[in-house]
Amino acid sequence: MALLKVLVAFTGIFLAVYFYSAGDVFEPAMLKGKRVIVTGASSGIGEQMAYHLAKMGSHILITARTEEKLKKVVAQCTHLGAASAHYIAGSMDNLTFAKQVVHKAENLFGGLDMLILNHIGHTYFGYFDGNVDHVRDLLKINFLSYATMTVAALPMLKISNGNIVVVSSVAGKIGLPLTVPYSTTKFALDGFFSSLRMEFIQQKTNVSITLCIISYIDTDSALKTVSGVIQQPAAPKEECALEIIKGGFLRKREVYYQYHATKIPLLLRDWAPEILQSLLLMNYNMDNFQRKEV
Ligand SMILES: NC(=O)C1=CN([C@@H]2O[C@H](COP(=O)(O)OP(=O)(O)OC[C@H]3O[C@@H](n4cnc5c(N)ncnc54)[C@H](OP(=O)(O)O)[C@@H]3O)[C@@H](O)[C@H]2O)C=CC1
Ligand SMILES: C[C@H](CCC(=O)O)[C@H]1CC[C@H]2[C@@H]3C(=O)C[C@@H]4C[C@H](O)CC[C@]4(C)[C@H]3CC[C@]12C
Repeated sequence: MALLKVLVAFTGIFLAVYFYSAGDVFEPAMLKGKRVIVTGASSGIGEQMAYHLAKMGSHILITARTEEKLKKVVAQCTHLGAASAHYIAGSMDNLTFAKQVVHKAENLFGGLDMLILNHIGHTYFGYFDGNVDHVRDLLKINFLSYATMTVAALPMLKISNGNIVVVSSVAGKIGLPLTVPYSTTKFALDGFFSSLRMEFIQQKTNVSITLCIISYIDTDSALKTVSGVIQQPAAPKEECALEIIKGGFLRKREVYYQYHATKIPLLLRDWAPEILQSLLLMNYNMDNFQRKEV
């Protein structure tokens, strides 16, 4: 009898684990034919996301300010097998432009399956210089344009039961030195999108929101800005881009990349903040520090 109980318990655990992880299976073909917007896709992680989506056979609309770079990324996406690839150039400090991007997707694709919000405006890596106007301007690019695009895209995403993917940072969950304006904008994303996600659940709105908590990645801009100061190695942008797409498509609440550099600090954040603070500060070599524009 006891043996039977143990057997039933183990079978239950096995089935629970099996069915829970079954929803985690990702195949690149799942993105075939999906209609996706990627912002900030002229370089870095956004560019790599565009290439992954192209290989998966998605319809892609990319955006950033620099038209020449966007043209090259679109050409590469077409070469890699995108169902279609388009760009629209402009700055996200203009919220009318943010809406235009979504309307362009509507005109091109007749709908939208995934909205990947990834762009960031220029800031500095250095001690807070007291310039609150810069914080306000950066909030417009890094936060308000995200909210604006979400509102504009929501009717289409409701029809497709689609995905909103928000690229944030460890610096959007944990206060870190030298990134005050940037960190402010990333924390704002957590407040807005985590709250909105809860409302979607209450309202039975079947649109997923995935907040991506990313550690140090080897993009040109990040390497140029922090190498010499930050001791930990940078993780590869190609892998990071793929993890973001997977997590978004699988409707995860949050993506942690790299797991050890994001989830572990987050576990310590509320239970051992002083220990976390000391560990994080050990990561900075301030002998090599010089304020840099990002
Ligand atoms: N790299 C890292 O270590 C980390 C990155 N992240 C996050 O990942 C995301 C991508 O970062 P990463 O790839 O490193 O950044 P990059 O600097 O490589 O790319 C930023 C993109 O945003 C675009 N952009 C800049 N200003 C504007 C603007 N005013 N309006 C519209 N687009 C603009 C840039 O193109 P253009 O200049 O042509 O407009 C570019 O395409 C960001 O959300 C960042 O916060 C999070 C943690 C760590
Ligand atoms: C050093 C931080 C990681 C600390 C840890 O122990 O995990 C990095 C985590 C996030 C990084 C910043 C970031 O979010 C992207 C910025 C955008 C730019 O491309 C330049 C670099 C960043 C300021 C970058 C700097 C390192 C982190 C703070």
